Formats: sequence, structure tokens, C-alpha cells
Amino acid sequence: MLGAGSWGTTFSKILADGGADVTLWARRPELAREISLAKRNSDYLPGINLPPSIRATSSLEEAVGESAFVFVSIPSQSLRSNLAALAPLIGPETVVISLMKGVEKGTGLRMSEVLEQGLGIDRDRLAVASGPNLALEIAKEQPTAAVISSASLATAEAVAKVATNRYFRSFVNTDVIGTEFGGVLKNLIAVAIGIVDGVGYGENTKASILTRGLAEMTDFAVAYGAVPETMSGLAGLGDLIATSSSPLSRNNTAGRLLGQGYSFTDVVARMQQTAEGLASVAPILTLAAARGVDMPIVQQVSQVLAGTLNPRDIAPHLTTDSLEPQGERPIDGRKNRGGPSLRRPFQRTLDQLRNGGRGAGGH
Ligand SMILES: NC(=O)C1=CN([C@@H]2O[C@H](COP(=O)(O)OP(=O)(O)OC[C@H]3O[C@@H](n4cnc5c(N)ncnc54)[C@H](O)[C@@H]3O)[C@@H](O)[C@H]2O)C=CC1
Ligand SMILES: O=C(CO)COP(=O)(O)O
Repeated sequence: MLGAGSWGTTFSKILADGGADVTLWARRPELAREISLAKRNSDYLPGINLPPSIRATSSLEEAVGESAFVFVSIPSQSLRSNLAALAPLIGPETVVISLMKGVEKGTGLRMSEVLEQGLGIDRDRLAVASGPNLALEIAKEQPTAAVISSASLATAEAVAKVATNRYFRSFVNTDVIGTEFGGVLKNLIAVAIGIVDGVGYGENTKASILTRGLAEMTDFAVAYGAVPETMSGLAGLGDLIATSSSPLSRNNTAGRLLGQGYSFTDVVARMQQTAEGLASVAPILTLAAARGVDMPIVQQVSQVLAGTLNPRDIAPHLTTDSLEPQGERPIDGRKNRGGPSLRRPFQRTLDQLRNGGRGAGGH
């Protein structure tokens, strides 16, 4: 396991509790020592006792060793800089799994794409894990489901087998694009929910944003070739609910601070852990523009981050982008006057069905 933050450490516990032999790579030798000797990671998972079998090291070579599976859980924006050192250590049969939920600034690439480029390995040996997986709840062994996705079903199943134990269950799919984008996009909607929470709006506002946000997520993901159903699964709706409703979420917390009036710089300074959504907003909007996808909610989040929109003004903008009555779904026999953020996902789904289930576009 590469990355000894809250998720890398928790996922190591999941694997060890499922019977796997786990070595965790921590950048800082003192953290590796604490995990190995005290079986604790007090900075990231206070109060959690780790399984006695977990070992940690600050040597990448020692951590990777002869492992059949290498899981990667470091902040998305630092992935690429670690790959030159990692590439020569990966064996010809090794499967590499991304646990990360961001896209790379500058390239807009998903983490599995960055891994594919940087490690030069075949897609069939890559997988991603996603779903409603707030680390601390899982570290406390609360029952949770996740989804493992790979272009190769056999790879997804092999990973799911090791990532399953008495409190954690991994399902599988082969929609890597949808599974990965689900994890990225829900962070952006969770920031929006945090903002309105911080402002003090109530449940109707949040439910409206969640629902319209899911339509936006679906629109975007399908435009990039995802299967629409993935967005109503664990990696889409499931993770959207968990991240948007929990104070444990760093994205939700960052949003709440913005809603309370803190500037972007103040929020970054106050966050002790990675809030991936903050770095993903710009690349996602660039990708959305490239495929003609409207993302009014993400757009508003970006304006709040830039300080050009008062957080109090976010909800009225989010819930209506036109004063014309809009169809929530396309209405039979009538020209659809729904807003683009709702109309396009349904249109794309229809196109996909007509297209024999193939994605609307590749990436
Ligand atoms: N914490 C959670 O509940 C979940 C997090 N994730 C995802 O997992 C990924 C990692 O997040 P967390 O573990 O939560 O973050 P974190 O902030 O708790 O830990 C990040 C870890 O990466 C290390 N790190 C920072 N910069 C690095 C660099 N340049 N090179 C190597 N290591 C570096 C840090 O020292 C730390 O150990 C993110 O993409 C996040 O979205 C996914 C599901 C759940
Ligand atoms: O991905 C997560 C839950 O599934 C964690 O969310 P945060 O990164 O917002 O804490």
C-alpha cells in the first residue's frame, strides 16, 4: 500500500482483516515506525488500533517487494511525481489499484490514466476502488460496501476478493470511467453542499442540489463514455450521499468553511488532510467545456472558490438557471424545455441505448 494517510491506512486495515499480508509505505520514517511498532497512525486515525500483522516502511522498494497487488492512496496531484521511482519496482504480473478520487490538474487525466502512462502497464492490470468510503467509519469497522472496477473483470474480481472482510464488501464492475469520475465529481457536489450548510440553508436546498448535482455528474460522466447506471450505484449516488452528509468529509468541511465566509486561502491553510475537490474543479470544468456539458453547480463552486460569488448567492443560482418552466425530464410530445444540465444526460442515455449500449464518447 502506497500512502499512509487516512485512506491508505484504513484500506491496509481492510486488507489485513481480510487475511492479506500488507506492507504500508509512509513517506515519513517516524510515521512508518509508529505504524510498525505501536500499530497506530495517531495523526490520521486517532484511537484506531491497527491489525498486528500490518508492517510499514519508508522504503518504496521494501513496500512493493514481490507484491501481487499494489494499492495507491496519495493525493492525486502528487501521483505523477512518484511514478518514476515506482515504475521499475512493478513486476510483470503486478496489479495496480488506484484508491484516489481526483483528476490531474493540467492534463485532466483520471488517476488510472496517469498510472497507465507513468507505469507503462496494460489496462487489464489496472483497477480502481470507489464508493461511500469515509475512512474513519470503516476504521471503526462499520459495515460498508465499495466497488472495484477494471477493464478486465478477472482483475476486478481478484482485487475484490482481497478487499473483502467481515465489515467491508467489494462489488465489481468494468466501467472504469464511470467509477473513477463518480469519485471525483461527488467531491465537487459535496463542496457545494458544504457551502450551503455553512451559509445555513436547510434540507430542501441540499436535497435540490444533491439531485441536480447527480444529473450534472451523470451528464459529464456519460459524455466521457461512462455507463449511466454507474452514477446511480455505489461510486455515484452512494458516495454522493456519504460525502455530502458527513462532517467527516474533508470536501464537505472545506465547503462549510467557504460558506461561513473563509477565503480559499484560509480554507487550504485550515485543512489538515486532502480535500481533492478543491483541485479538481478547474480541470473538470475544462473537460466539461470540451464536450459541451453544462455544469452550473460546479461552475458556481468555482466562482465561490475564486471569491467572485458570495456563498449566500449560490443556492438561488443552483436551483434555477432560467425563469422558464423546465421539464424535470423530457416531456412526451412536447419540445423539451428542460435546462441543459438535466436534458443532456437523458438525451445521451437515449443515444447510448440506440447505440447498442456503447458510450457516447471515448476518452
Ligand atoms: N479519507 C477518505 O475517507 C478517503 C479518501 N479517498 C482518496 O484517497 C486519496 C488519499 O486521501 P487520504 O488518505 O484521505 O489523504 P490524507 O491527506 O489523509 O493522506 C495523504 C497521504 O499522502 C501523503 N503524501 C502527501 N503528499 C505526498 C507526495 N507528494 N508523495 C507521496 N505521498 C504524499 C501524506 O503524507 C499522507 O500520508 C485521495 O485521493 C482521496 O480522495 C478515497 C476514499 C476515502
Ligand atoms: O471519498 C470519500 C468518501 O467516500 C472521502 O471524502 P472526503 O475526501 O471528502 O473526506
